[in-house]
Amino acid sequence: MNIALIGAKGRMGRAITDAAQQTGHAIAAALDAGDDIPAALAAARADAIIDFSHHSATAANIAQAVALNTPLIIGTTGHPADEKKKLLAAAAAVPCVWAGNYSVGVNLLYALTRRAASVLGPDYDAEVIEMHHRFKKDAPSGTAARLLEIILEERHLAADAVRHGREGITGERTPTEVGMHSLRGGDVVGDHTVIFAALGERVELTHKASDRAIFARGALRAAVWAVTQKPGIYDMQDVLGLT
Ligand SMILES: NC(=O)C1=CN([C@@H]2O[C@H](COP(=O)(O)OP(=O)(O)OC[C@H]3O[C@@H](n4cnc5c(N)ncnc54)[C@H](OP(=O)(O)O)[C@@H]3O)[C@@H](O)[C@H]2O)C=CC1
Ligand SMILES: O=C(O)C1=N[C@H](C(=O)O)C[C@H](O)C1
Repeated sequence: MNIALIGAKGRMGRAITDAAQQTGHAIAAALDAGDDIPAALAAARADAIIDFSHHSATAANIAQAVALNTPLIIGTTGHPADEKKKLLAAAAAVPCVWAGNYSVGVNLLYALTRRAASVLGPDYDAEVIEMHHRFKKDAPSGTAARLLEIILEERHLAADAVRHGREGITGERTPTEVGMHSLRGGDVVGDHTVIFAALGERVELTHKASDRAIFARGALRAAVWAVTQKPGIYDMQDVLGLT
């Protein structure tokens, strides 16, 4: 496949370039901030566009994918919820896979989290912890945001149930809050833990990514899958056949 890659010089861009080389895909255009992205995309005539750049670039990248009628794989995280809704509506004009995490393991973690939230019920206090490298620009991670969505859905809670960190005289924990804690440091590729804690026992579900190749291979798998799909929004669960 011929792929146009946006964010090519970044950590994920480099991982995708390596993974493409290993799996026989060509990078028809390697694009970053400062490039004439519309002109380069038009010239590349790529089979799919993969975007792992910055959330501020997503709207323009969607517009280009739609104008060129080219499948789009979005890996970028950090979009405010109201902005993301509009972006999803625009991207549905082409086959678009949008996932905050392209690893198979995290997509299993999503399923396990849903099951645990449902089986354990509201007596089990839910908290999400993520840790990433010191260079990460957004918090909480896209993966953690999805884990929170799953817990909120299963417990029929609104977004304002999420408690981001705690400080000072917080009072006792309320039964309906869901804690969210983001740690940053060093070169951590991506750790996510969901805790369900009751009086007398605690369940912890943890995923640790140790190599960005795991996300890169997932994004390429999504691109290969997307070119055979009808226009619409898909996530990695669709690609993996888990839905
Ligand atoms: N879905 C998933 O599985 C994963 C998602 N991610 C997400 O992918 C994104 C990128 O992560 P990472 O590679 O670590 O970040 P980096 O900062 O290493 O790379 C981002 C790249 O995008 C470029 N860029 C920035 N703004 C624009 C723009 N407006 N147009 C085109 N290119 C731009 C940057 O250029 P410059 O440096 O010059 O600004 C840089 O080359 C993040 O949102 C991250 O959360 C990361 C890992 C896995
Ligand atoms: O920025 C990163 O590095 C990562 N971002 C994604 C996220 O925000 O969830 C996925 C992965 O954890 C690495």
